[in-house]
Amino acid sequence: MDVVRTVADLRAALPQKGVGFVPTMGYLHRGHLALVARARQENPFVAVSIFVNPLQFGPGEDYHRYPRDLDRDRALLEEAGVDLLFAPSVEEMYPAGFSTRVSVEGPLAALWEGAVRPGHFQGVATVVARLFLLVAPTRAYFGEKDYQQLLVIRKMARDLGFPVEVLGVPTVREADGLALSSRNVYLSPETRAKANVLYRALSAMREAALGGGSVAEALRAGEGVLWEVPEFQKDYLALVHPETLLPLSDWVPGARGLVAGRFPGVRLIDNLEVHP
Ligand SMILES: Nc1ncnc2c1ncn2[C@@H]1O[C@H](COP(=O)(O)OP(=O)(O)OP(=O)(O)O)[C@@H](O)[C@H]1O
Ligand SMILES: CC(C)(CO)[C@@H](O)C(=O)[O-]
Ligand code: BAL
Repeated sequence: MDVVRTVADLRAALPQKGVGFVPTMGYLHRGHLALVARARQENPFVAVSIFVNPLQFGPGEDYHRYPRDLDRDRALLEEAGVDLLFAPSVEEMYPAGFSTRVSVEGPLAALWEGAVRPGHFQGVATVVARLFLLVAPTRAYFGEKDYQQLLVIRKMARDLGFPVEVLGVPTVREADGLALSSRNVYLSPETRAKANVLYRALSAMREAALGGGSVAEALRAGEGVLWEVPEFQKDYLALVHPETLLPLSDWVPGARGLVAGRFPGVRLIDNLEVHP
């Protein structure tokens, strides 16, 4: 596997076509490796980026303490058969004077994560647009764990006409249901034991839906689970349309449950298809 740090070296190392691309912020886990495995299966050449993107973090957020371990990540990617790792510096991605932003307007990016983290999706869309232009992938892979991010990026790529297929990969979970996330390392052992409350709330909503309950009943079932864990400070729990992310009053096929909130020192998000 080649490792490149500059845009010039990246351009020199890339083939003209057939690139499968997995953008990440590093500190890799089995969730990232599932994206890499899928890219490996479907493309002759696989490129991964590791870049902790300052533009997508708000002022009080964890940009500076976000976990980083490039040597370990590099070994994992080598083992997974990746062809090229792009690990640029902040100055390489945003040279002095860089002032362009890419922004998806409307509820898709303004609701949920967009409301709790103002500017977040503008930072994500800006870096992903720049990465797509640099890497020119045929296919790009994103985790369903960040479901709203997947939809925002897909919309950005369609609106701007990037010739890339944006593909979602199912969420990889721990045995107790907790979605794998780089931020799980912030959890204390006591909090870790309760951190599957997000998945349990989503599962309770799904059970209510499968049992014939209404949207309101399913939401109450999810809220009931969250109430059992007062350390979890909810940002939102919602049942939404799987494409528009607008809140539902009645079921639609593929209805999605979304949940996010904070344990002391760590913010977690999760989602699940609730209605078949
Ligand atoms: N558990 C998971 N299953 C599948 N994909 C995942 C999982 N966790 C992250 N991903 C995907 O990996 C890609 C890179 O994500 P990122 O590097 O931000 O990791 P993360 O674990 O989501 O970290 P964070 O703590 O920032 O949420 C994204 O497309 C993300 O959706
Ligand atoms: C897509 C992404 C790599 C953009 O920085 C990031 O938001 C992530 O890791 O999910
Ligand atoms: N995985 C989403 C990136 C972020 O939380 O900033």
